[in-house]
Amino acid sequence: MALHPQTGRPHGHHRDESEPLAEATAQDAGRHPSPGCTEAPCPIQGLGSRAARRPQRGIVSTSSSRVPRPGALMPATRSCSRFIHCRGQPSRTHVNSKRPKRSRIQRCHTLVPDWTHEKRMGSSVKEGLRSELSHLDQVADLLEEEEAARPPVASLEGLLLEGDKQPNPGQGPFFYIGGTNGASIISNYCESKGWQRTQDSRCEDYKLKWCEIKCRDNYCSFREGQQLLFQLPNNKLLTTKIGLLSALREHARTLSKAKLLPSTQAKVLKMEEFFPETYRLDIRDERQNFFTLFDETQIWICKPTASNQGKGIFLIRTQEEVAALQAKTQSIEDDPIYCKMPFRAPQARVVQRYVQNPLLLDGKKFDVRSYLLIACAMPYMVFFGHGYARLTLSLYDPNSSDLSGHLTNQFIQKKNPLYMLLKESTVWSMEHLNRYINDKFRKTKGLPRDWVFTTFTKQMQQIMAHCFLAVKSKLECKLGYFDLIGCDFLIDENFKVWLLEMNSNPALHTNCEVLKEVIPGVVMETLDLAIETCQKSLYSQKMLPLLSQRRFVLLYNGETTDQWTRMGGLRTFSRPPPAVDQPSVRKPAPPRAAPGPLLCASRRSRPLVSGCAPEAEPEVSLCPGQSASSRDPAEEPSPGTPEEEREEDKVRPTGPRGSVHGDPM
Ligand SMILES: Nc1ncnc2c1ncn2[C@@H]1O[C@H](COP(=O)(O)OP(=O)(O)OP(=O)(O)O)[C@@H](O)[C@H]1O
Ligand SMILES: [Mg+2]
Ligand SMILES: [Mg+2]
Repeated sequence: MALHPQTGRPHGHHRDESEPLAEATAQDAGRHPSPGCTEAPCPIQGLGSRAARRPQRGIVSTSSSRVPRPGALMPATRSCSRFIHCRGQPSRTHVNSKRPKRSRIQRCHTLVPDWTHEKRMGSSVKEGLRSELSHLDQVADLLEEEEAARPPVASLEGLLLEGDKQPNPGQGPFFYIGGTNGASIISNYCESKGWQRTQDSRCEDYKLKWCEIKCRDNYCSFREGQQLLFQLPNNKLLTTKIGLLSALREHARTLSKAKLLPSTQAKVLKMEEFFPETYRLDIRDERQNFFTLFDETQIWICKPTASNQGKGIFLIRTQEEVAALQAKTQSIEDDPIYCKMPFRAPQARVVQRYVQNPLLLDGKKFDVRSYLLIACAMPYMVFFGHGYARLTLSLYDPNSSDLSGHLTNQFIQKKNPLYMLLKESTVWSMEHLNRYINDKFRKTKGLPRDWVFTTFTKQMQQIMAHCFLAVKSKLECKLGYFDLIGCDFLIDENFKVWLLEMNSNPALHTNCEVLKEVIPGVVMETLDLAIETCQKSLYSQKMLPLLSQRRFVLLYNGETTDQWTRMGGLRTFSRPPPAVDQPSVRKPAPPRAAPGPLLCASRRSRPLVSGCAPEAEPEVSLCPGQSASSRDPAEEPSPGTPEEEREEDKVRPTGPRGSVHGDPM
């Protein structure tokens, strides 16, 4: 729907337009205080104190007894082959059969791959690290016992151990990076572990694949339990505008039907409290509702469902603009070409109530980029991470028709001739934002001290957890999938927090000083956590403590919350009905028949869907042979699938110069 006069056909995909990546400084951005992250009811794991994150030796020793039997993993060459995890208690002899001990320090280095990145920290921090080191030392000791009982390296366990090896040219382990977003950081990380980069996008013998664009082949050839693959195949449930809207609506419906305890009810977020009122324009009744309710006292913002960087966005303020939008939408719907070839139709759009009174920083509009990390999908281990604030260059004027004062995206700001001169002022660290709000608003607005790291952080975490729970039962999961999702929040002048959207493939550029501080730490901890959680899942080790957890805060621990069942030697991951924030509605998962030998891994990994949004985008069947008829009967087809999402279904090359599907700011 090329609705905007200047934009023409909206972009389905876009190339990574940013300047070449600055050399990544392999420096952890440090540990940000998040005092507000601590108190949240299960399953939102408030992990405020380090003590809470790092259980004592006794607790860890429990996990040390949960190691797999030798030969437990039967590797599959294709995900559609039968893949068996045999898990069970080890025999005593396994636990006791110690191998000669390696250096404790070396072990710590192995478990915390970017330990050396912290060497530039101040001495007080070093003190803290020293005591943490000694704790890690104890943990490492216990883990060594586990290690002694493990089978030879044949899977993800090797991801950690192989970090110690000297590179063996041409023999791997290999990693593949598709695209340029964050490439040098990811590459440095992997090379520091002794892995070798392959440029062969079809290489199946990789340990890690990090692609900007999702490609069906990647998911079909994925070897569960042996590889790490960036992006959940159907993350569009969160990361397209229509996907997120549909998921939140469906979740709201489910919650409204659930019999919740009054105390639980009070804690459950309501969509309208954090998500600006939004309408889909690709559904006739819905857009009609919008056209009817529109009046000129309010501004609306119209966005394509799956574009980023502010592309194709425009504001709607007048009846004339609404009439033009109405006519354009109708003409697309009536166009015989699009009727015959709906895949040619422009991307579907939403209109969203424009937050007209944003909080301003020195007169400029801003939004906050934070991260939702799904480090492990089997079980879910989901984290929150701080990012940074993005400011416009020009002063905010709600009546201005210049979009650069309304859209805070870096991509839009880069178009300003003064950008190169003033770019450092367009990205603030969260500490800077916190100081500013303390200084300017704490007294006048009666805010608690460090509002950014207390109230605001907690609200972002609650909203993210709510969104995750909304799609949890529908995400396609396998052990080894992981995802980093960029979440954009707007604060209004009343300090109300709004979620604007979530993004796949978030921008990982480091073209500003603040980004150099923040981004490498985010990427490296993402990889550390993905490796550690996958390894622990594979070997039935307790997830906590997470030795590589630094800046990220655990939001959801599926190990303790979700239900695991083992059937016929096959570990399945069954999920209770949606909202785990309402214990009263949780039901045991229905019994499942033992899988037959032809069971497709992706089918096994398919969630047990208890009900699906009528508006939900149809899920992409990623496994050959899985016909549309095998879809859950509760799922209804979407009235329209946006262009970019259909693009995802195509088999596309993921060469190093692949275009960016996600959001490079
Ligand atoms: N409802 C809203 N009210 C006020 N401002 C908004 C609203 N929605 C979006 N914006 C502004 O427009 C910008 C772009 O919107 P949005 O992030 O939804 O689009 P995008 O094209 O996906 O951008 P991104 O590059 O962040 O992925 C936001 O960063 C924000 O500054
Ligand atoms: Mg976006
Ligand atoms: Mg955005």
